[in-house]
Amino acid sequence: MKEVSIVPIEKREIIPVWEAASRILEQTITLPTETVPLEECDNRYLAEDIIATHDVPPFDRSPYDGFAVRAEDTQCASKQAPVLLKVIDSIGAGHVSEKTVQEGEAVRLMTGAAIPKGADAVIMLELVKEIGSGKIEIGRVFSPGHNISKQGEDTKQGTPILKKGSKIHPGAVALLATFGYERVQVMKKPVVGILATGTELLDVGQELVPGKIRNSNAYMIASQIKKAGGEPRLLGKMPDDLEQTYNGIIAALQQCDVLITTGGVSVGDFDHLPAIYKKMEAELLFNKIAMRPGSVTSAAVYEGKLLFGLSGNPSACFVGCELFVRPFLLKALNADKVHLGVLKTELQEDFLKPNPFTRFVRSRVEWEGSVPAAVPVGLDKSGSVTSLADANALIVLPGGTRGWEIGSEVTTLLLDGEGSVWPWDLAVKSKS
Ligand SMILES: Nc1nc2c(c(=O)[nH]1)N[C@H]1C(S)=C(S)[C@@H](COP(=O)(O)OP(=O)(O)OC[C@H]3O[C@@H](n4cnc5c(N)ncnc54)[C@H](O)[C@@H]3O)O[C@H]1N2
Ligand code: MOO
Ligand SMILES: [Mg+2]
Repeated sequence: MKEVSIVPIEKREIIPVWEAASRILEQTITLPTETVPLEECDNRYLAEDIIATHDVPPFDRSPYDGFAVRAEDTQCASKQAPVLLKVIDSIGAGHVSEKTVQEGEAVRLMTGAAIPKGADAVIMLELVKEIGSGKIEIGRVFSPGHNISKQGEDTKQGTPILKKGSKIHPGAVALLATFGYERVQVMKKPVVGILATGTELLDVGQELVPGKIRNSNAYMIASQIKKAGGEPRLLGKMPDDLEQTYNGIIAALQQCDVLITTGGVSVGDFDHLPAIYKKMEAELLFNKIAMRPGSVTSAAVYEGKLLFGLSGNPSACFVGCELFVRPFLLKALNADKVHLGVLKTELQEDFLKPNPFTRFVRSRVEWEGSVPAAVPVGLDKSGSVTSLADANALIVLPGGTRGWEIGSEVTTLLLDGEGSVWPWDLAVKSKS
């Protein structure tokens, strides 16, 4: 048996979740920007405001296949006494007629074609009778502007269209293309180093042997980082050895903007992260949060870089990453809704045992019925990993002296979709 020196367990300051989140958000990193081809900018964060550089549409155009006419020529038209117009030109989209529509004339034109000079209305093909020899009959009155898509009706030149810090989605791509952005200026992705600690860890490709498990956290975090707009850098794993892990962390910090370690943050004999932070003389932001899972989630600053010490327990690690790492990265990317989205849901299970710590229950929000229902999924233990497979949300059960019954209205944090500005006022409020 390896000999270990018994040192008294240090008392940790327990802080609320919102306090931990705000301590993280007080930290900043400045990311450079880069330009990427339009077709590669999906899910990146804009580094500049996008302003309409021209009117949309850029000219008056036809929204239908039809005939461009002078509305005043139809003023006496009726079913019984249709007006006769002479068709002087025919154009498709992409062409501009050189003719000017004069009294008694019309231009045949297709959807998207520019309205010819002189015309101020478009009549759909279906409403016009073509009577041969380049003549058409109109059987009703049309007013000026009828079926004209006016220049600038969609947006005017100079209008702000997309904000710096917005995430580029298909609709944004359409606008960037509209305004001629072949390349887009985006925030460079923050490089997030991931270092797993634990003598028990095997590589993913290794066979199980007694006492060992595969390193799932590092890959899970890498996936979470990508989803949050960062660039994960898998830096391998370390055995539970203070010196090796210390050296590994110092080396890892050279390669990234932010460093995440997993494991070794609790009070066990081989939980070396607290001692490593001390040895590094890093500024500890916190090492105990009134939450479950993830109560031992830690963070420290070393030479201006943020170090997240996430728990080794997979569910605790996952929750710590979503609640603290994600907002930090999104803030660096200039996003404004950096926290998980919030939804009020109806609790579908009793959680009657009171818990002094706020609980984050892996759950699935189901959209059947008129009120979204949040259903807890899998084993609600910090060490469980399979509950993560079905989770698309975290039910928040604020800590307190009473449990929570089926049917209670609870705040749920959504793991997908748009985020929120600051969910904690809502989420951590006790029901009493
Ligand atoms: N006496 C106490 N024991 C524990 C406490 C406590 O307050 N007093 N806290 C418990 C809580 S809560 C948690 S959470 C864990 C935190 O543990 P650590 O963050 O120190 O993590 P480890 O001890 O290294 O590992 C915990 C658990 O997770 C597994 N693990 C570790 N790394 C990975 C990985 N990369 N992929 C998959 N699984 C991993 C590891 O094998 C352990 O089973 O401490 C409690 N104990
Ligand atoms: O940190 Mo542990 O996950 O609170 O249970
Ligand atoms: Mg431990």
